[in-house]
Amino acid sequence: MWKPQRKYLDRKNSLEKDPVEVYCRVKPLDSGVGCIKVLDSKTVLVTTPDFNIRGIPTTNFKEIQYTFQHVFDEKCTQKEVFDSVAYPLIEALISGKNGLLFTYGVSGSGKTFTMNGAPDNGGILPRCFDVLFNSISHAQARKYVFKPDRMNGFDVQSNVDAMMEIQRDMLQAQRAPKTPRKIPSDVNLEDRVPDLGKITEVDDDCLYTVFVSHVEIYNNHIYDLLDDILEEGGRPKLPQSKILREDANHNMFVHGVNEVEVTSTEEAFEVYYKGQKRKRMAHTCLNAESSRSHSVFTLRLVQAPLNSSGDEVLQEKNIVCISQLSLVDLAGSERTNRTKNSGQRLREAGNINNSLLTLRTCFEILRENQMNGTSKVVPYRQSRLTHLFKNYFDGEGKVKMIVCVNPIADDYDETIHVLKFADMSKEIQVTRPIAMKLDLGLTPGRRRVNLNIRDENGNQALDSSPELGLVYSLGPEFPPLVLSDPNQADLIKNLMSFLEVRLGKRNVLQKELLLKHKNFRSRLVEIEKENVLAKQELASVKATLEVERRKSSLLESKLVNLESSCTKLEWKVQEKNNEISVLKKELDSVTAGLSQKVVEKEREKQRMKQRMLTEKQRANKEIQQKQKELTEEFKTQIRRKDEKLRLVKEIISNDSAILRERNNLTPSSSEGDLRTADLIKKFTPSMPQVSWALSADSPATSKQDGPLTRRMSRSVSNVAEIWLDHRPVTSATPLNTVLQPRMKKRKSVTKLTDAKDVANSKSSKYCLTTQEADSAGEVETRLYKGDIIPTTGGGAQVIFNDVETLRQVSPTKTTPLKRRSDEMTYETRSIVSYLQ
Ligand SMILES: Nc1ncnc2c1ncn2[C@@H]1O[C@H](COP(=O)(O)OP(=O)(O)OP(=O)(O)O)[C@@H](O)[C@H]1O
Repeated sequence: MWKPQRKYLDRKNSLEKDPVEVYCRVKPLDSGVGCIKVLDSKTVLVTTPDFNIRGIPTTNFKEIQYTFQHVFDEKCTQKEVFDSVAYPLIEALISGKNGLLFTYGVSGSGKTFTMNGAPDNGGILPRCFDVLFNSISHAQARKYVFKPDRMNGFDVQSNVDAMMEIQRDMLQAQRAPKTPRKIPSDVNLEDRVPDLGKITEVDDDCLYTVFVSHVEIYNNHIYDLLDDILEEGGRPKLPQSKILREDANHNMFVHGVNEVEVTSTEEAFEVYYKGQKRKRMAHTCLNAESSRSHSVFTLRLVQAPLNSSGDEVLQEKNIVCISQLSLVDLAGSERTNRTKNSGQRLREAGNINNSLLTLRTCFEILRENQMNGTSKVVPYRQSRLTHLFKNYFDGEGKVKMIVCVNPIADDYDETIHVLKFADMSKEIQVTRPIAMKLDLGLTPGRRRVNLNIRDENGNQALDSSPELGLVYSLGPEFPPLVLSDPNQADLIKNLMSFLEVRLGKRNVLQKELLLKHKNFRSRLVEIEKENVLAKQELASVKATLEVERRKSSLLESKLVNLESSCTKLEWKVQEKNNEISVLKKELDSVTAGLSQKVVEKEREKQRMKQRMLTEKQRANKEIQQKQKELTEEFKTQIRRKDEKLRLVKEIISNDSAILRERNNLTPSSSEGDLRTADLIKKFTPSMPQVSWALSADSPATSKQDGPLTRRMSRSVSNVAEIWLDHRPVTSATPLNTVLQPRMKKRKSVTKLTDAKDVANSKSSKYCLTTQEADSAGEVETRLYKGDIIPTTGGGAQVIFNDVETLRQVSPTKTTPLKRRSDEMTYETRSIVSYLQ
């Protein structure tokens, strides 16, 4: 048995390719300003309008030219459009090739007008019916010879089976109440001007049948417009969406779609208007708008070769050639923001945009793959529209597009998008279809020969006697036979002629029957033979079929489950998207709040800084004020001390005079010293614990209380202290007093020539000894003592903190007053404490 080649897979890479043919039709301008001009039969010029849609003057003025396969200007007729674009597709259809034609454009640009037209000015669709039936009418198969197998294929029946089905249909139609006319009353087909075009190159040795289906894709769901409208509770039921499936040849098809066999343009119109009615009903149920859906009308031409005797098609399913032409009226391509849609309309617009966007994306990727040799995945499955027509681009077929444009300036932006898409589409290559006709080795022209033989035998085939009406009917019912008058010869005459016609018909039918009977018997014998062989084959095929059927039903249920879960997921995604947008809004408001807080914080920071600065300045001022006060206080103290010092000096000088007087009585200075001490003792009876004669290391001394006692333990140096003993007077008069300064470690110098002498020495204490004699010859020895403190600049400074003055006074000198002596002691103590 011959098996057909797989059309899609095996030849895909080796075939020639043609670009997608893109045509442009410019609608006549109703009113307003235009922005499109047809330059010639292939070019349009698009000019930026002076004002944009919001009435703002345009600054960026542009003129763009677009070229197409052909441009139809405002004046062109429907016939011209059909002849240029669709007629070749009907030719291809008859020769067994697939075709796809779609209209694309903004709403109101004339897509539906181009595709369907008006009853008196038919568009592409009715003209396709006309030309197709004009061309194949002489070779149409009897109804029901081909039957859709609901898997995108067709079964073939014998003429007899087909006749039986016709008979059944007729009886049913007689019994059934008269159905209303399917073509709506407002459509007057009598005014219709049929297209007289006819394709002559039709293979006469084949029989043809036309099937039509009509679906629409709305919100990415496929609805069959030829489904019967069911009612639920007195209202039309919501239409059920269909799924897409792939047949054995990898062609996509709408599973379970109604494919209606039509034998004439009239019947095709009935189906078309049924679809339109259903579309209106469905849209009422779905609350949809007709122009918001993609409409797909498919013509399928089934053809099969006649057998060798040329009287019946070969009863072999695999040799049936099926070609199809899909006529697609796409929904308007305008963007959502322009139409200001909301709610349901927004969702529709979103879905239209998504499917058109997917179409665009698929085209772009296809073009990229074809131009750059890449093999990126084309996302056909993202939308039902592209998924349905996947085979045209992946497989083979002729693809044409009519871009409809409204030249009105208001549509400028949208029109530019449409034209750009059209311009890009021109570059896509589609594999040229090859007719799947088989050469079975049968004699060409066998049908004509068969007809001639029949004519010669006077055996008119049933095909050529359609006036018989019901196949086994003997004609219309008997005329009224009421004999009211014996002379009513007319009645008898009429009855006789009626009976003669009936008799004639009976004879014809009898002859037909005998012929059929004969044919049937011979065929039965043939079939019987084949049957035996086929039965064996059938048994094995049945087993396989059963397995496949089970698999298929399993897969089908899986598919249904997947579809439903897919729909649920889609809804979920939609919900999540809504949630995301709500969350985004919340996030925006929180972010706005946060930024507000940040601004406030920044302001607070600035305020605090300002405050700190003011506080700092105030504190600085206070400190300065305090410093000033302290300085003033200190200066006052110094002044007071100076005053005291001056007084002490005065007292001391007075004392010196007294002591000198006393010293005149004692010969040696040491004695004088002692006497002075005694004198002090004497004059200071209130301070008996003060002992001038105590040495610094006497423990008794250190234990004594009172400021004077400590002061009088002269120069008690620490063990670690090194004194720089500076005695410029080399021949100083020996003091010989008990109050010798005690410096355990010392370095004696007579001269200090450089600052380093002080800075670099290891001494931490400094003592300068000076001696001078006054006019009376009394020697006064002064020891200026201080701490050597290193400075940051590497030098050293000496801070004097003690002055000891030793004066030798003559004991012979008279002591002035006891009171004076007391005073001196007191003042001496004061100066010592001050210097300390
Ligand atoms: N070439 C034309 N000549 C005369 N009238 C036209 C032409 N094209 C469109 N029209 C008219 O313009 C109107 C809108 O056209 P049509 O309905 O075909 O637009 P559409 O693109 O299909 O819109 P939608 O996308 O909304 O379905 C109709 O009344 C139609 O008769």
